[in-house]
Amino acid sequence: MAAADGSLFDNPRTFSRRSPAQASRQAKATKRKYQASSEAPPAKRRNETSFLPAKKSSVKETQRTFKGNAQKTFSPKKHSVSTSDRNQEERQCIKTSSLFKNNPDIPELHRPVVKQVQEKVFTSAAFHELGLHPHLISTINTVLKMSSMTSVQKQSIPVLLEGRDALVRSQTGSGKTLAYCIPVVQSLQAMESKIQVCIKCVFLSLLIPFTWIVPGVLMGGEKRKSEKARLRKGINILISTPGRLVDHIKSTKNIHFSRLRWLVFDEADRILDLGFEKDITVILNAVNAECQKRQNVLLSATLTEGVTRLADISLHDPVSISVLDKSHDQLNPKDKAVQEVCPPPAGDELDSFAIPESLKQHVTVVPSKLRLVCLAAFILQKCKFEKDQKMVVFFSSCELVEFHYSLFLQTLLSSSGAPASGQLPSASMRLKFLRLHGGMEQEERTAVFQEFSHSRRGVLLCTDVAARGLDLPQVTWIVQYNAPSSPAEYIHRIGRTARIGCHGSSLLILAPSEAEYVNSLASHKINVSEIKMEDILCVLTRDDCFKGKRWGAQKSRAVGPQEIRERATVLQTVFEDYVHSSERRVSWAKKALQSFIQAYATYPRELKHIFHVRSLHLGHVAKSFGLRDAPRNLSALTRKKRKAHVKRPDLHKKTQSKHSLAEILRSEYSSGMEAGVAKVKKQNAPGEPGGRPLQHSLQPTPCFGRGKTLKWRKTQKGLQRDSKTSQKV
Ligand SMILES: Nc1ncnc2c1ncn2[C@@H]1O[C@H](COP(=O)(O)OP(=O)(O)OP(=O)(O)O)[C@@H](O)[C@H]1O
Repeated sequence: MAAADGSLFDNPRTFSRRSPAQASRQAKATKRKYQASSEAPPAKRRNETSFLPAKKSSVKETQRTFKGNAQKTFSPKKHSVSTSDRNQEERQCIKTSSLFKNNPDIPELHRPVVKQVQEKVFTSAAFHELGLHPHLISTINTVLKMSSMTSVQKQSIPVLLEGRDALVRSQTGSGKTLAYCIPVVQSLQAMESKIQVCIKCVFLSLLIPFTWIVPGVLMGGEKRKSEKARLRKGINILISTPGRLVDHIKSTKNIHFSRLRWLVFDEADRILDLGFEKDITVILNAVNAECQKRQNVLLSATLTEGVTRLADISLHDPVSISVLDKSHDQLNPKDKAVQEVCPPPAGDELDSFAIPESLKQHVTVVPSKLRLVCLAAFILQKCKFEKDQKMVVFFSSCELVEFHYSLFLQTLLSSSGAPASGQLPSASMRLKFLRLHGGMEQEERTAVFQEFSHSRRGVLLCTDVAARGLDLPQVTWIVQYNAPSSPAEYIHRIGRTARIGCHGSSLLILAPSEAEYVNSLASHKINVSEIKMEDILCVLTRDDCFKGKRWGAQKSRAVGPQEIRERATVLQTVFEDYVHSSERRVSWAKKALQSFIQAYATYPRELKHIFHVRSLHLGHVAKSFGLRDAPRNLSALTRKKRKAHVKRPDLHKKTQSKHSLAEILRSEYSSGMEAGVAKVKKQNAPGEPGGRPLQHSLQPTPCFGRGKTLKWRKTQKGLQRDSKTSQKV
């Protein structure tokens, strides 16, 4: 939001969400087996890996699975081992099968090759052709070190300089931020009432020569009093989260919009997905009451129904800018009704997304038991054996991020000296792990963001809190360990790499029962090529950490599938030994598993045929949490929750549930004043399970936004949200 006087806001850069598989189709698909179980090595050769002390265990292995179509692919296996050294808890558990046995077949991926929608990033047009203030041009050239405009900038800036409203859609990392910042600064630099600078915001380096334009930020985490003081002094460009702005609209007397010149909704679809429509209504009504004549801009890399509805009510006679079309067309003659100004986009416009040309997308299909080992091997392959790799790994909940972060810190990374139990003897110092999620304090999130941004290498484990808007330079790999809930979310996640013409790659890790998701992506013109799981696990043969003692002696041994399996088993054992080294760690892993299952239950109806908890084999999934046993109470808990979910048709309860799930997500956009916003307490010891308790740990919080159908009505009292606003679960 930008004003000629001192009253303003907005630029939330933020987040979003996720039907039952035709099992028969999948069953008919040609299948291949990764391994012949007859060739498989013994499940656990703990006595052969001296640095990995292992408990001998024996329990009757029983199949433990949610009933579903995937069930038929697993056969129970019986073992008989002594139970004498088991504690009470372990006796209640059921033994999982070995790593490479009894896995479901990996289906052959029949990927329909689709032509991806693409945009050209750069143009040959230079900024100085725009007729901007000379200081602004020189700042762009010398401070930002940019000379030529990107496609979205070339199309948007002249339109906005003309004073038109615009709905801007362009791929991730294409420079949308400057596409509106430049016109805003150009417009405000000519104002007469000049305020002395009191804030110097790096984000707005464009303002360096224009000392009379004062930017300010309102967001959760700062004292309201100091923000009020800042508003009183006068702000020309106000960057705010919706919640915080509403808070000030309601409680701060000296916030005025009468001289508002610009209203910008960046990441518009995300704001709506997070349930901020009520806040947006309050903001629009407050602004409309004081100011009718202003420029309005809506920007997003993905266009959703909600965005077009918001465009209907907030934009006046807008120009629709889509870089894809290579042309901008005026959507409406001036005399048309508001509803016609910005008609809902055609189906294919909503369904397909532009993806940077330099982004290579991959998928790998991995049985549940091998997921953890596969992720670790991929991280090692890229970040240990290759130079200067920066990787972002997406998980579905804060708990999953915390779990994997701690686990990897304690096992893949080692400090000097003798390895601790469950720790690899010679982990690489080249590995660096960071984590980012909505349960962290804003200050800590900012510090992590800065550290990762300035690093030349590292692995950032995160939730969708990092999926949108974050401009993380030089990220080389995006890994989606948990599949996203919508194609839009997929696009935003992978959009953290291959920005502004750079090269980048992405990897989506799917379970065999989820392989059909590749077709779902193809229906949105998203092409992925397959990487075989064996090719990922292969890296373990390059790392002597994964040799057992016996194998260490066989130097001339050729690398083959058998050795890959052996080494993967060693790595899995490292994880299991760490997790089982104390009861606290076991319960910590169980909570993470529970969080995973709860997040899995929240995929939207249209993806449930692919992602359904009934397709999960609990014992196999448990293995991917380093658990040797499938906890009994989890399935009951999850079933109970599912039942409750089915029995709760009334909107009020649904809304409550929505709120608890979205709470953490909202924290980045909220006013920061809510009493119930869960925050993570300071960690006692990095990497120590339980050392960093989440207040919401008993209520795992899948970081998915909620898809909504927004309905607004214009009434005499201003804009009103339609009470039938629907919630997709
Ligand atoms: N004309 C330009 N020349 C060179 N670099 C540019 C130019 N415009 C923007 N950039 C850089 O490109 C990067 C991506 O820009 P920005 O964050 O605005 O993308 P975006 O389209 O908003 O992405 P997302 O949709 O993911 O939020 C930033 O680092 C920015 O500094």
